[in-house]
Amino acid sequence: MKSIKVGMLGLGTVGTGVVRIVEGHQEDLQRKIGAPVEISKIVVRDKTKRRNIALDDAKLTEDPYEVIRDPEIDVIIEVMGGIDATKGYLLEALEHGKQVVTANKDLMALHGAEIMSFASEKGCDVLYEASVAGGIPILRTIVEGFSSDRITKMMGIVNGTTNFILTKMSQEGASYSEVLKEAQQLGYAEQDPTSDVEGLDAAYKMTILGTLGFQTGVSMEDVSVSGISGVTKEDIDYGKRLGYEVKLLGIAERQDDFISLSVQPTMVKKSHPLASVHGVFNAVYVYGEAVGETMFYGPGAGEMPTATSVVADLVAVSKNLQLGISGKAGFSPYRTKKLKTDDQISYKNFLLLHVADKAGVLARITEIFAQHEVSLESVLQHPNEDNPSAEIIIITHDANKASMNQVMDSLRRLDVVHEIRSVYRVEG
Ligand SMILES: NC(=O)C1=CN([C@@H]2O[C@H](COP(=O)(O)OP(=O)(O)OC[C@H]3O[C@@H](n4cnc5c(N)ncnc54)[C@H](OP(=O)(O)O)[C@@H]3O)[C@@H](O)[C@H]2O)C=CC1
Ligand SMILES: N[C@@H](CC=O)C(=O)O
Ligand code: NA
Repeated sequence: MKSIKVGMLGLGTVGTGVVRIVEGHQEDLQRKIGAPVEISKIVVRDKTKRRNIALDDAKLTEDPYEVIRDPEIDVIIEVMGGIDATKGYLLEALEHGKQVVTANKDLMALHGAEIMSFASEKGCDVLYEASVAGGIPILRTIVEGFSSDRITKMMGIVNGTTNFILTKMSQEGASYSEVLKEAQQLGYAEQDPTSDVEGLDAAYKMTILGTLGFQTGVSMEDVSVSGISGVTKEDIDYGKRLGYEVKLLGIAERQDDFISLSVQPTMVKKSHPLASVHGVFNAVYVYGEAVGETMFYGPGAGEMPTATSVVADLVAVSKNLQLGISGKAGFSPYRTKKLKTDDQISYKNFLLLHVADKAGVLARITEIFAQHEVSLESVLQHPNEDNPSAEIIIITHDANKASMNQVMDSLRRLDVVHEIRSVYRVEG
C-alpha cells in the first residue's frame, strides 16, 4: 500500500506535537486514512539545534525547496509561521500539486483568498483548523456543522496568551510582564508576542471566522482592534466587584446582511459562560438563527492541542487524496461585504472616570449622556482618599458607537472630568 508522504515546514512547538501524534497514532491514522502516513522531511532554521524529540537527523533540512519541490511528497504541513516567504512556499507547493495544512492565521487572514483560489485552480486542498482557537475544531464546526443555519453572532476568547495573562492578573494578582514570559516559555505566544497582546492575533482569527461564518470576504482592515496592554489591575478589580471579568473578546456580528468585527478587552458578566473561560483555554460562542446559542470550548494554544487540529486536517486531506476528490470542497465567500457604520453598531459601555469631588458634578456628567441619547444602566461614585478626585463608574445601556464617540468628546472637554481612566465594552 502506497503511503502518504508528508513534508513539514517547521519543528517548533506545534511541529514537535505533530511528529509525536503522527508517530504515536500510526495504526489509527492508517485505518482512518486507508494508507500509512510517513513524515519524510522537515524544514528547520537550524539543523544543529537541540530538539526535545528523538528524530532521524537525515530528515531535517534547512532548505524549504528540498521539501516543497520533492515529487515524492503529497502533503505539506506548514507550522513555521511568517507571511511573505511562507506564502511563496505554499503557492509553490500547490503549483507542484501538493495538499496543504497550515496553522498560520496571519497568512490565512491576510492572503487566504488568494491561496484558496490558487488551490482550487490546482485541484488541491488547503486546511487550516489549527489557525483559530488551537485545539477546538471550530472552523469545521462553522463550515459544516452550521451549514444549515445562518450565523448572526460569533464571540470568542480566541487568544490563549492574553487569556492566560488576564486570568493570572485577576486570580493571582500577577504582573503582566511576568505572566507574558511564562506564556512564552509554555509555547503559547507568537514569535513576536506583540501580536498576542495588541490583539492582532485575535483579529487574524476573527477575520477567518468572519469569512467562513458570514460567507463574506472579510479582511483585517474590517476589524477594529485594541489589545490588553492598557488593562490594569484596578480595572480588573473594579470589574470583579461589579460582577464582571475582563476578557479579550473577538466579536463578529451580522444584522440584515451588515456585519461588524472587533477585538477589544471587554467586561463580561460573570453569569455569561465566556466569563468562566480561564488560562490558556479558548471558547467561541456562536449564535445561529435556527439553533440559538452554542459554545465551543478547549485549549487555544500549546503543543499537543494545536497539533491535534493539524493532524486532523492531515487526515482530512489524505482521505480526499485517497478518494481522488482533493480540491473539490474548497470554500469561497459568496456574499457581498456590507460593513456596519458606527451608528449601526451598538453595545453597553463601562466607564471609569476621575472627576472633581464637589456638588453638581454627577448631574453635569449625566447630562452629557442624556444630550446624546445614551441611557444609563448604573452610576456609582467612590470618594478617592488619595487625591482630590472622586471615581465614578458608569455603565450604559446599549448605545451606538457614533453617539458614544460624541459622549467621549464632550466628557474630555468637561472641566470637572480630570481623567477618563478606562472604557470597556460590556457583554453578557
Ligand atoms: N504555539 C501555538 O500554540 C500555536 C501556534 N500556531 C501557529 O503555528 C505556527 C508555528 O508556531 P510555533 O510552533 O509556536 O512556532 P515555533 O517558533 O515554536 O517554531 C517555528 C519552527 O519553524 C522553523 N522556522 C521558522 N522560520 C523558519 C525559516 N525561515 N526557515 C526554516 N525554518 C524556520 C523553526 O526552526 P528552528 O526549530 O530551527 O528554530 C521552528 O522549528 C505559527 O504560524 C503559529 O502562529 C497556531 C496555533 C497555536
Ligand atoms: N499565540 C496564540 C497561539 C495560538 O493561536 C495564542 O496565544 O492563542
Ligand atoms: Na481550531
